[in-house]
Amino acid sequence: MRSLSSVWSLLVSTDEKIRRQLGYWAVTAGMYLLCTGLLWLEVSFGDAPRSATLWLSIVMIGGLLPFFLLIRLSTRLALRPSQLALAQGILAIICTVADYALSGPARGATLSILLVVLVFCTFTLEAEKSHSLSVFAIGLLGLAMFALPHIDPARFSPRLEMIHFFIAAATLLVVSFLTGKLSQLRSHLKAQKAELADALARIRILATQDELTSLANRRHMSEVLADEERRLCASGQPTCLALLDIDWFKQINDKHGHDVGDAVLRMFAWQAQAALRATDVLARWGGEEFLLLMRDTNIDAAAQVLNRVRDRIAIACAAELPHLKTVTFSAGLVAMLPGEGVAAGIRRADQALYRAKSDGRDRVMLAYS
Ligand SMILES: Nc1nc2c(ncn2[C@@H]2O[C@H](COP(=O)(O)OP(=O)(O)OP(=O)(O)O)[C@@H](O)[C@H]2O)c(=O)[nH]1
Repeated sequence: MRSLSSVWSLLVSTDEKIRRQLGYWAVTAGMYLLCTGLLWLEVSFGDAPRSATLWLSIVMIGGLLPFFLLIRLSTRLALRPSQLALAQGILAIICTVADYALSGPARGATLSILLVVLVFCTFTLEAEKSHSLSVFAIGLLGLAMFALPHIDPARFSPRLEMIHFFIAAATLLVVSFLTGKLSQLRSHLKAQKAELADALARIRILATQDELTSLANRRHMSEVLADEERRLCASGQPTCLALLDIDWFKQINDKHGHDVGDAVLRMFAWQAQAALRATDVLARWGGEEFLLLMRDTNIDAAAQVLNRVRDRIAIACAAELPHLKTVTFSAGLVAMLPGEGVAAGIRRADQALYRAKSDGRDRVMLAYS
């Protein structure tokens, strides 16, 4: 069963776009088979020539496999869907006009196939290419309808061909106009969809990221913590939380201005983030306060992480903001207790932070259990 599905995937690809094109190809193949069958029915009635019908059948049915392969390998061959659709459309028009030339008295019905071809191409072709294809169909049909009464006057009457031509040309032009409009609508919808996806991505960023530091914002961090609480209940893994607060930040603002204060916040966020592992989550919790979640981390390892952050900030501050004396932070660190809620953990971290501040700042204080 599994090998059957992998053979199917190999055949029709897993790429959604290629699968859609192969779907169109399958419908086209059905149409070709139907036309060929009907033409052979006419041969059996003595209304169509046998050898010419054989050649046309070979071209129609034989053309299916190369197109299947071209579509299937289009990514590797760097073929665009519009290129393939145009080539398929041209072949279909040529075959339909040949079908018309070979058919007996029922030939008028084959003209409706041209409409199907044009409508099909609308799904992939731009409006201008759809129009060009219609002009090609009208031109080729006109040429055939003009030549056929001269080649075989017994089967083709010039007057009837002229009427057929005007009806077919008018219908093709109207369909071309309508399909052109559809193509434009489709491009418009596609552009709108891309704009919406962009806007959605921007909204998602705005909703989850702090604008100044690009860290997770408080709202997003609250969601992360709610998930973490559920995970903790289930796994019981050691998890640490730390509240980090930049020391004397008001003085930095007052002495050097708000812009420098902002630059300190950005530098702090960038350096702290760079010192963390991919599984740690750092968020801007308030003005100059940050909350750090360290999953699967015991208290000793978490203290080391905070020391790493401290070292990076001291180095970066000396390099990037030499006019500031130094930027330090105080932190309250807590190891979550089994069954303890995140809110209670943050409260303990806050109390530890308060002690770190009152004990002189620039230090990490462990929370009481
Ligand atoms: N530049 C800047 N300042 C901010 C921002 N958010 C909050 N602040 C300022 O951060 C300062 C925080 O000051 P305090 O709460 O007194 O803390 P502190 O001066 O760091 O003192 P300690 O925490 O006790 O060391 C306030 O002056 C806020 O206006 C911000 O986005 N940008």
